[in-house]
Amino acid sequence: MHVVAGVLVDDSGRILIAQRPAGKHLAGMWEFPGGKLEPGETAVTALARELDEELGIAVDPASFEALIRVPWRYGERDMLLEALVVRAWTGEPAALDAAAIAWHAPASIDPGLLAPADRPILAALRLPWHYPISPADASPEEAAAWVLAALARGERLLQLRLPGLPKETVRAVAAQVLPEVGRVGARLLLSRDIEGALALGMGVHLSSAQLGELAARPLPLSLAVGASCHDARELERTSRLGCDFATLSPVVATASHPDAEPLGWPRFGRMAEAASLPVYALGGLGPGDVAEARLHAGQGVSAIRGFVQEPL
Ligand SMILES: Nc1nc2c([nH]c(=O)n2[C@H]2C[C@H](O)[C@@H](COP(=O)(O)OP(=O)(O)OP(=O)(O)O)O2)c(=O)[nH]1
Repeated sequence: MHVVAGVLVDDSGRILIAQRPAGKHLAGMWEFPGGKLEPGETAVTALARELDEELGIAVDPASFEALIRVPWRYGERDMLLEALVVRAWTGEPAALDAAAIAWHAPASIDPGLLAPADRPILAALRLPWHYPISPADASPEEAAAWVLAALARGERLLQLRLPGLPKETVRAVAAQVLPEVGRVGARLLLSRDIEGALALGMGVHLSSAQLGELAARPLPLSLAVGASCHDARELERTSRLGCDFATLSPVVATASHPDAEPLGWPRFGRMAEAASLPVYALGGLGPGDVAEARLHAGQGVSAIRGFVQEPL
């Protein structure tokens, strides 16, 4: 079953969510307006029809922007949920079909209220296009300075990864920069250290080895969880655990992992599109590759060296 959903975004960046009416599948849960494709329809023509029927608004189908495709299974029901962003329409949206509609900033929506297949859509809306990772050989002072410099450049999602330093030292670096991370509304993820992330109230980035050891998402929905993936099986596991996003690597040959065989963009694209969560392209890339990543179903680009602009 192919379902298309529209994310209406207003001039102040708020998005429209709708509550499913009583008596329908997932009644009472919040979702994005849309519905199933009828025979002969494309995602775009179906969404234009659904927005007219459900909200009473007219849209120009040529203006829709692709956001994410989420393959999902509800019990026996297999579904492909395709989300498109809508920024312009004619008319005032009204709850013609929904129990209620509401406008919210993406950051203020509790993902637990949404239909499960919509949580990756909310994650894709909230996540930036860049996910820089700290230089592995940085000293504690250099690492703290790296985080602050990245925040000052406007980066909003960062991973603190210092594999050569003891856990306690890395936690102390995180504790030092967290007030500034919070002040600018950014998110910092601690590499691998679930306990430390819980104690400090920050996100965690899981290694692919940790994926196999976990039975459930290790942190509450309010703290970000990312994971390192290298193939379709790991992406599937990451989404089943309820993680917010994955990195998929290596896309091209990298200096830090010279022996790993690169995926290349076409394979990256096929795997990212088939995954049920936002996927950052990682490995031999930098901010200049964001457009390529988004063309290939990626959320954006993650990198260690790629984001280092000044020598440490
Ligand atoms: N429209 C919509 N459906 C969603 C979303 N998330 C999600 O899991 N679904 C599921 C719920 C349903 O099983 C299916 C879409 O069904 P629907 O009831 O909205 O489809 P429709 O408008 O064509 O309605 P109907 O003819 O069955 O009444 O997709 C979402 O954001 N929007």
